Amino acid sequence: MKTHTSGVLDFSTYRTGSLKQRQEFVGQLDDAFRNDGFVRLINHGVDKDKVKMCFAWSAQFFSLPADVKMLAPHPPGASPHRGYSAIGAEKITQDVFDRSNLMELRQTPDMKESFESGHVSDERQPNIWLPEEQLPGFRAFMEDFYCECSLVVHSVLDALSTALCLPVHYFQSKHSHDTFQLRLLHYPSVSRKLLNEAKISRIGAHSDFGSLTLLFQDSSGGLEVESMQSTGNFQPVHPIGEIGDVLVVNLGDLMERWTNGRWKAVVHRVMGPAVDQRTEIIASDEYPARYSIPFFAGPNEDVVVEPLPGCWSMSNPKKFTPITAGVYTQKRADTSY
Ligand SMILES: O=C(O)CCC(=O)C(=O)O
Ligand SMILES: [Fe+2]
Repeated sequence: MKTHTSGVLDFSTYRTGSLKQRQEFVGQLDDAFRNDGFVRLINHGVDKDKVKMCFAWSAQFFSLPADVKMLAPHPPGASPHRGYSAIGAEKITQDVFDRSNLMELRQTPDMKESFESGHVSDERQPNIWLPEEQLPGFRAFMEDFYCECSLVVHSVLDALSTALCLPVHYFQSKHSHDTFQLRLLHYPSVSRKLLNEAKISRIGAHSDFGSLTLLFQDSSGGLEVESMQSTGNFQPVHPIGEIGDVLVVNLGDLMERWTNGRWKAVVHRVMGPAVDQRTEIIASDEYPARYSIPFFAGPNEDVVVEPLPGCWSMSNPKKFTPITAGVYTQKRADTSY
């Protein structure tokens, strides 16, 4: 069985390597997405000091009094997905669209709070910031960090296009509006007993909706992915190295649809840290707080996503019908709020 402590790829071999190194890299990327559903990148291109600073800003933001955080409130409903969501506001689910079933699932709240922002010129989902004097510098930092992450998304999209023998900028051209989302997540310290007995959750098992997700996690642990080979079997994705050393990349539903399932949108969740990683927490009644920073990328709203040529054949027919990225994403997002 794979333990997910291996499978780390060096992204600099793609970004600055020779043709041969780039070919090797995309082959390994393809293997990782087919077999594990995610990959860990080192030398990923996001400035490590900025990642650490982003965690520091995140801790500062979430430590503000509740009424101050509510000066940048996430509007009611799923859209725009911007601003601050308090604990319990969002409940992530998978494959449940019926309102009464969703209400029942909400009885087990996700114990997390989040702050979402996007591109400065995203008119469809304008940013919602705190008044500047409440946390001076926060907005400028997040706007810059967004650009840093977006650049890496575009490089990964090129690598994915190359892995599928598509023109190198194929996927980039479908993401030209840069309607991505930078998310700060804080999971407060919670009772081990309640989490282990599933009376509360941190983030329940789900796949991401868009095309790909970059994820930085702190050293707490708790992220798990479902095995591609055995449904229901979750394996921890241990944090390794210092904060910012490693970037976890997983694919979302729309990339699964584009590739006709060659690459799956891996199901993942956040639980308590794995015991083999943090033995000291066994003695405590509480799991420590956790912070993470996902960055979600998705295609332009009007892009029609359907299985790409080369990803289906007579013997491997299309598994998905065409749908626009905007319609698909909204359908899934609507279930979360
Ligand atoms: O906190 C994490 O590590 C994962 C968060 C996540 O899966 C999400 O926000 O979609
Ligand atoms: Fe996720």
